[in-house]
Amino acid sequence: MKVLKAKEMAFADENTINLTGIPSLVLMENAGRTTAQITLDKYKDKENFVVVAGSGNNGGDALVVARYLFKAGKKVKTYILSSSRQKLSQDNLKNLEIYENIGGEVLFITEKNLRKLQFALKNADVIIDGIFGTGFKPPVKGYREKVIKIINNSKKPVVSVDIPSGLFSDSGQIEGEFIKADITITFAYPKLCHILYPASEYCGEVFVVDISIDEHYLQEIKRYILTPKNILLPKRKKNSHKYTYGHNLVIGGSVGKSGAVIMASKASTKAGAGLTTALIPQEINQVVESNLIEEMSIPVSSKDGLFSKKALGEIKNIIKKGKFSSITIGMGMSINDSTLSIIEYILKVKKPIVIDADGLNNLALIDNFKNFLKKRKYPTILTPHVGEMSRLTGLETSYINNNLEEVAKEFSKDTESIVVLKSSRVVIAYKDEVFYSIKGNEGMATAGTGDVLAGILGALVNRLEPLEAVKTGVYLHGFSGDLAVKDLGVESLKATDLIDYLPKAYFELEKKKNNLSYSLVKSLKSY
Ligand SMILES: NC(=O)C1=CN([C@@H]2O[C@H](COP(=O)(O)OP(=O)(O)OC[C@H]3O[C@@H](n4cnc5c(N)ncnc54)[C@H](OP(=O)(O)O)[C@@H]3O)[C@@H](O)[C@H]2O)[C@@H](O)CC1
Ligand SMILES: Nc1ncnc2c1ncn2[C@@H]1O[C@H](COP(=O)(O)OP(=O)(O)O)[C@@H](O)[C@H]1O
Ligand SMILES: [K+]
Repeated sequence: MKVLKAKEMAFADENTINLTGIPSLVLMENAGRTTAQITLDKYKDKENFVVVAGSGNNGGDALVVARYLFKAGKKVKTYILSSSRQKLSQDNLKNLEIYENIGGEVLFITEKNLRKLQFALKNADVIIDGIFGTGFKPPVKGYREKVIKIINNSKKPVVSVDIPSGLFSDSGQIEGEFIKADITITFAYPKLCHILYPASEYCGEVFVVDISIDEHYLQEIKRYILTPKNILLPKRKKNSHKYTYGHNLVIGGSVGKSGAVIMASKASTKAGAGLTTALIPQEINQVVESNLIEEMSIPVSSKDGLFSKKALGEIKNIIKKGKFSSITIGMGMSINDSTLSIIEYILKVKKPIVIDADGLNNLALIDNFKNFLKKRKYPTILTPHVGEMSRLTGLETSYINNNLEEVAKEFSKDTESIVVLKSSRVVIAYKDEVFYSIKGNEGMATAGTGDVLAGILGALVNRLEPLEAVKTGVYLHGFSGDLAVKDLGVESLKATDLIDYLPKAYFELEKKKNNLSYSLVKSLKSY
């Protein structure tokens, strides 16, 4: 499913109206009617609804909602935040007339009679927020700011039309006052504010409603949310053997950080690799061997707990002679001259590679590393978190967090690699496509969860086309976290739990894929 910015949505709106020929009032009717239906379903037993409409088309949608709530026999009080009818958008005015024609009443609210709205909210069971939609640029000023404060202070359930009023549709950033919604009902496609933090936290449950926008005007938009529909599952054949499913060589670890390579290796096996071998500094071999059962391990020379100078030659030999089909490198590897030269060498290996953690920190220290990556003819997957991306690019972490998509895209272009930029949301960028994962949770903000992801990706790159492997791996990783948290809670979730819940994630994902069906209304949660 695509995720849009306001301009893109407006472009599809306009063309649907002018070229496809669906009148704007029909789109508004579809938007408002379905919003009312969802509201009536959610708040079956509630009687008193207060609708707060703005002067634009978002307000027009809200007036349609008011009409259907009124027709359903609810007590509806409707307020328009404007001084006069002349200031309303054309479709807003039309819906005001229709509402009045069926017996609905509205009150225009300005600074002067704000109290009337304030009083009405006291008796409200549910508030419909149709003040601003995608046409809004923060911050909100004047008495509308006060209205938003009053609505939030009322502590009543709020249903926001399209986006919580006061948020900016195109990013996760927040500025000034904005509505804190319990439910947001958006149209055609979600917008970035519905999925990016911190804004998304104020949207409540987000429903996406088909209002008949003609999607073919959006063919050039290649920004997606990962959903069961647009990701693939690896398949196993009856007539197969372990090498059919790839041999993932996992390189990393150092004294004090053996867990990283152990977790990546275990995740690789659990994600479906035919064989997984951990290549590690010999000083941690004993602990690795005693923790890995299904996986093999190859110790190489080490000094002071890290790969030593001699290790490079040994690694070259092992890779030349071994039957490895992918390399996952960096987890817990630490940084010294030897690890730096190992990474330099790995960049030349003619196999798919996943570079994570200290692999990336070493990479950042190599002159011209972007050119080395560009020269590679084999798939390269880079999995930096925001801090690692900062080391790789020199950009501030706050800038990266506010511009996840742009940074991931640019870095992917500069390196011709698949970039998995990890934050509280994960963004995948490659060529002209961007994929956001909306799976995962704050329980995953714990050491080692990234190592698990690296192992999963290293396994899957043997099973699917590289970009597909990354999409599937990122989804499964977040989904495991969500399934695990249901049983374990956010505080106690730990990285190895993600490995334990991978089977359930595979199983549930397959179920979701088998049950794909079109529906006029979908909750973002259901993806
Ligand atoms: N066919 C369609 O297009 C469909 C569109 N649909 C609906 O339309 C919505 C978009 O409608 P929209 O473009 O009319 O803008 P909207 O979100 O109502 O806000 C604009 C209003 O806000 C005001 N304003 C802006 N900034 C401000 C500020 N800082 N502080 C204060 N005020 C500010 C601005 O005032 P102005 O600057 O124009 O004076 C104007 O009054 C969309 O979200 C969806 O709900 C659906 O019906 C489906 C079909
Ligand atoms: N608040 C959060 N919500 C969702 N996912 C999160 C959150 N915090 C962290 N994650 C996920 O957990 C993983 C952490 O990876 P990383 O920072 O590399 O951890 P480590 O280096 O400890 O293994 C990433 O996939 C990231 O997206
Ligand atoms: K709104």
